[in-house]
Amino acid sequence: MSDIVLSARGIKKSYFKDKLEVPVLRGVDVEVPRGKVTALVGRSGSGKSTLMHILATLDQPDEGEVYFGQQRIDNTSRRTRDSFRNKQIGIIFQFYHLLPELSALENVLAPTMIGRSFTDYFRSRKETRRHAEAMLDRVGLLQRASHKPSELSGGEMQRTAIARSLMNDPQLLLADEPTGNLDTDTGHEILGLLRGLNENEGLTICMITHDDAIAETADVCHRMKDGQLLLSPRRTRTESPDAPKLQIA
Ligand SMILES: Nc1ncnc2c1ncn2[C@@H]1O[C@H](COP(=O)(O)OP(=O)(O)OP(=O)(O)O)[C@@H](O)[C@H]1O
Repeated sequence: MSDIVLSARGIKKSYFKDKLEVPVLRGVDVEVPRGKVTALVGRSGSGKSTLMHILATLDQPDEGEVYFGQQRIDNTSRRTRDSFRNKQIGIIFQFYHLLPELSALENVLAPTMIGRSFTDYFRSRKETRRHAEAMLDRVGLLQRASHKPSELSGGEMQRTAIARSLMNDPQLLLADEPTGNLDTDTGHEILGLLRGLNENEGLTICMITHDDAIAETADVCHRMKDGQLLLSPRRTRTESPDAPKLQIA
């Protein structure tokens, strides 16, 4: 199995506003190493969300290539990309994107209604439901299973979104400003939860953030500026004060 879960080469993307081309990504190369937490950090407008949408196959680049392991995915059909994403990638967003009329448990079950992947693994509805409950338990929220988003705190909504993202056992979790809508303490709780999933279960995580302090908690940090990744210091998180803290990528 490749040590790189996801990689992108030469990614370019422009938007058009009043017939004027606005280049947003100007040739981005990036790799997401397996089993690590990678941060893409940059100021507002630097192109982070645009890049994440392309990495998640939610959007396509104008130029460049995206690979999942060795397999190129950006040039596949929409249906293939949708099915691939549903099985391999969990995604969480700053504003959670929960369905307001559904309970926490029903929100976690939502991915099973989209693709067929889940029925490959689980035979009965009962088992599917049990698995969703286990995902809520994994994020410490089983006791809120019947609550609707309006009855949950911000942190609880993000936990629900994380549980939902884990439902199909993804290889990679992409997180777009996962703590951006939370107070500092709750944000730390969510980061701790993500770090736990990485350290205890080996989940590969790639998160984007504008916050340097959050980026510093990652194993690897890439800085974005004006649609490009700067030749970045590659930070390796270490427990020992004697160990080298910075490696140059
Ligand atoms: N659909 C769109 N149409 C036109 N311009 C867009 C579109 N989406 C993004 N942009 C522009 O692309 C640039 C990068 O946006 P993007 O959301 O990727 O940045 P970001 O680094 O994630 O910013 P933030 O942290 O504020 O979310 C911005 O200047 C934005 O105005």
